[in-house]
Amino acid sequence: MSDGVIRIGTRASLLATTQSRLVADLIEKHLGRETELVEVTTEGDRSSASLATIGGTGVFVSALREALFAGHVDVAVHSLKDLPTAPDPRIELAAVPPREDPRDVVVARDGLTLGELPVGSRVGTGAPRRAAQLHALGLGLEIVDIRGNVDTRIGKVRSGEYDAVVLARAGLARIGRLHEATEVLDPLQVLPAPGQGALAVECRSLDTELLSDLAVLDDAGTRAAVTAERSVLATLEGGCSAPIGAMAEVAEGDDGLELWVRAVALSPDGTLAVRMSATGTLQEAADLGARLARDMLAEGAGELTDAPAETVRRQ
Ligand SMILES: NCc1[nH]cc(CCC(=O)O)c1CC(=O)O
Repeated sequence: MSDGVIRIGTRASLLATTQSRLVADLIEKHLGRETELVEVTTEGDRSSASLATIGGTGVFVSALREALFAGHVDVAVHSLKDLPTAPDPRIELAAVPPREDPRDVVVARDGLTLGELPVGSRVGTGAPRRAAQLHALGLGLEIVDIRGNVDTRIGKVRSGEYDAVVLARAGLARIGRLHEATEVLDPLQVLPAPGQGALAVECRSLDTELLSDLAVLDDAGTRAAVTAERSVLATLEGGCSAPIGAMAEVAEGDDGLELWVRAVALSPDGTLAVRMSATGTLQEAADLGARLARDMLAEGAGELTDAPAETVRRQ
């Protein structure tokens, strides 16, 4: 099978197939192997129920992993931010290709920015992380739950149902609709989800030959950044259930490359927040993220509820 067609499992949405096509092209270019996309329908695509009720973002991932276990596909491509933090010993994160800009963007009516929208404007997002940070901006926006693919969400602005929606810049860029964004959100105010803008290329742990072949697709800087971000998330998840944002970047330091990580944990209504940052080497990415998260827990990130508490900083 080592010279046969590599079957790549993908969700069926335009964004997912575009991302999987990108990985297929990388595989064909760097491994000189033929590829084939195999569409897998996930519970997250079938249901329009809120993500929380059908099991969180993991629902997008599990059907693709099942297809891997069953041998229907050889590789699965996910948006990295949709991966659960708990590792599965049967699965290996074979490669993390260079990421897109991880920031969030606004698509608002009439070309407006968030600050230009009148008080009471309806802004759609299904992500508690985005909702809390939007509340924290103090602009008096009404945050409304929204589901559906990127096209559906933008459609709700065009139809007038919402005044704006907040989306991942990477998603818009990949499907060629970045021109619809009316504002790029500053990470100092709105931090993206851990892993946002990056792709996860997974294969079976036992498929050692393919696993080592796929390593050429890996980008060391992106790998270090998402490792730190997911380590923040995993460590905080043990101690709090608050919405969390995190973003790491590689920068040139005095002694070579440095990794910068910023993170936020907020109460759902955005009135309380713990924001912190840390810097270290690329090699210590996982430790750096875990240390940052522990510092945040020490600052009260574990007690972020909507009721103001003495122990946490007010915003
Ligand atoms: N939660 C859904 C999801 N998963 C990945 C992306 C976009 C691509 C990415 O962030 O890598 C999106 C849509 C969005 O958040 O706007």
